[in-house]
Amino acid sequence: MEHTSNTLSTNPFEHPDDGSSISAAAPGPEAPGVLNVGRNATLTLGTDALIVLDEGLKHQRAPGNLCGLLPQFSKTTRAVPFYNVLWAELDSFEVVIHYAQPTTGEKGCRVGCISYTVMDKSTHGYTKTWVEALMDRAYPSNTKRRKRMKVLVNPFGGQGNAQRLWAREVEPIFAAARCEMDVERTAYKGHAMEIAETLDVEGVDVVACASGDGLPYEVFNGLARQRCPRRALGKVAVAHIPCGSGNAMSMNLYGTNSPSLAAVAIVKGVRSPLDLTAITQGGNTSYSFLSQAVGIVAESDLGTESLRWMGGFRFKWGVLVRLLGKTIYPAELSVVVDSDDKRAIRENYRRAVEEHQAAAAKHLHTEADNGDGDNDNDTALPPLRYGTVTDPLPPAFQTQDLPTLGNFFVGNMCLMSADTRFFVTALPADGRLDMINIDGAVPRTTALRMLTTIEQGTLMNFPEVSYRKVLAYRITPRMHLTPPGRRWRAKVGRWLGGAGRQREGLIAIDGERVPFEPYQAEVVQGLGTVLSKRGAVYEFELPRSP
Ligand SMILES: Nc1ncnc2c1ncn2[C@@H]1O[C@H](COP(=O)(O)OP(=O)(O)OP(=O)(O)O)[C@@H](O)[C@H]1O
Repeated sequence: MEHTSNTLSTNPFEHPDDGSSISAAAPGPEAPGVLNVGRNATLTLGTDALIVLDEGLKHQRAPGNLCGLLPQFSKTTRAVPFYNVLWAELDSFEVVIHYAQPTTGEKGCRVGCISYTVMDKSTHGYTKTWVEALMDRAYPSNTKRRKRMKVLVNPFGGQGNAQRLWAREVEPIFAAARCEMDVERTAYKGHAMEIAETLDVEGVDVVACASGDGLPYEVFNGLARQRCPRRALGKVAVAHIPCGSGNAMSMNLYGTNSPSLAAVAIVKGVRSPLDLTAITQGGNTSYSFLSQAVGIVAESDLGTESLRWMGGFRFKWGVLVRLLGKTIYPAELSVVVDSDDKRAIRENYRRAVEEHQAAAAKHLHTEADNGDGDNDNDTALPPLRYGTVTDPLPPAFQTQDLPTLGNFFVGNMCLMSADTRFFVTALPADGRLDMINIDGAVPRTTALRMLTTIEQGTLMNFPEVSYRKVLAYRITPRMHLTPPGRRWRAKVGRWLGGAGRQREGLIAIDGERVPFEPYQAEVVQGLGTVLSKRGAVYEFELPRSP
């Protein structure tokens, strides 16, 4: 498009709240707020968005100045939130802006492009500064540009769709944002862990997993096996491109299970610490980022393989059948409790969210995103404060025998899938786990009511639900022996619930099966690193309490 003189309107770098100016973006009197890119077209840096005003669009199609993504003929203005701007550059005399454009009717986005030719050589410097100012808005100081990504694609993830979702929905967004990509498909179970274990952590900012939650679990554990594990976990952010059925990591950190929207969240993601839970079982140590389950949740997740044909409903069906069958999972539980007062737990959570919002309103970025992680000396994993499962139980643990335990579920993230809100007060790096225990002997009607509240996130409000913040625990599960008179009924229940010939109990760590043996868990505050939208809180709103 032809060029006319560039003019400066009101200074858009004046912050509306505090009046401070962003000096880096406004070098001297020619602070680049508005860029005139044609007789009737301007690009303006607004408060939160790039405003594209193009009168010419009303009257004529102008294929030369657009890649086709400005409004139709009736509209002349478009606002592109800075968050959506993936890249902007001045290529000779052409201003080219790539951005994430929401797709109509779908919950996703694709890459859009705006380009204008600025012919006037005398304004070249001005235009260059304007483009850099746009980039500063698109990538605030705590957001790294051109992230160096190791992308792992599980070809079997999400019923075999991960490769297609990666190629169609995600790769174009990473490419438009000029991310460096090294893509590898996992070839077998445990491959992602091996890749993460031998990764050159100095050359990679992010390991992005196009998968379910299984691959991120492997990547955290692979990083924990590096020669300098603490440095590896602090340096490399683990990210999730949601291609599985649950997609908890993406739901909590990016608020979406759309691969394309998650891709933008990763491009714009802020490096944030995440608590990891050290799990010792037998002689092994592993690290959990999401959840641990013994009993009904583990059974409904891992013990319903024969019901895969039901798709996402199989988990709910598994829970329902077991609830109606009043299935119990006896265990001995020892816990280091931080708080068991539900009201105080909610209040603490609300305070943490308010503090986060206040800091965000003042634009207090926690740290520049240099990805330096811990210093070189701090390379080993921290010693476990409470020892391992084979050590004598330390005095800080309180022990209970739970002969009729129905549900034992512990989490570090709020959502376990798009519509299962169990751990509503979980925070990414508060150094605490949220623990839910429900007795298996609660009346069926109560259990069914509980089931229906999981979607709203109000399960913790039931007096029958024990909800605690804990620092560590040890659980010793036992098999429930069915009395002789009930064996036939139990068999039918197992068949209906998808358990088939399963005789052993099940334990799930981040959805992965581990041996049905005692284990001990201890939170290691902020040991892992992820990319998130907001850093200190998940993409979740605590429902109003009664
Ligand atoms: N090429 C492969 N062949 C077999 N298993 C693999 C392969 N690549 C990865 N895996 C394993 O698949 C398991 C499940 O992976 P992931 O969670 O990513 O997908 P998913 O099962 O589709 O997700 P969801 O659990 O949400 O349904 C992981 O334990 C991983 O190690």
